[in-house]
Amino acid sequence: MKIALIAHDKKKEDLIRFVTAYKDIFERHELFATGTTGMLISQEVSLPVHRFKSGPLGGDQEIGAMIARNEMDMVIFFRDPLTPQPHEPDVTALIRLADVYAVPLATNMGTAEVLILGLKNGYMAWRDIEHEQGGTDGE
Ligand SMILES: O=C(CO)COP(=O)(O)O
Repeated sequence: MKIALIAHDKKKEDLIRFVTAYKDIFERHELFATGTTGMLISQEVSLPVHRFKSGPLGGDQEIGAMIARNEMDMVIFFRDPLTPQPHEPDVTALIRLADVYAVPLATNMGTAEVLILGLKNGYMAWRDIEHEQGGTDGE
């Protein structure tokens, strides 16, 4: 599965701890991330990550484009709900696209935990079936 990992600055430490705790699961999947988040994951958790631009420079939109092409299976996005972001419209757009294409997206650690354990226990198999069938292209 292709998994996007994103964290706003005040949530980056939480995401690193989360990815470290579930490294055995994450290492079996293909990881993508916004720029700084991806750099930290590769440095601190030693997992390979495809890095996009930093969020404020378009990284959320790059991940959104993958969702629109049915190329992203899950998004874990530790948002900071207490700090205004200059690229708030991009954040909203990413979450919207996940809803358009029914891609599982967690915006906090509690939900992320459920998603990642669901992934481990095979509850994401429907994504494989969808890929085999050519996916939903939203038309
Ligand atoms: O701002 C972000 C998501 O909206 C995250 O970007 P960085 O991972 O580059 O800090």
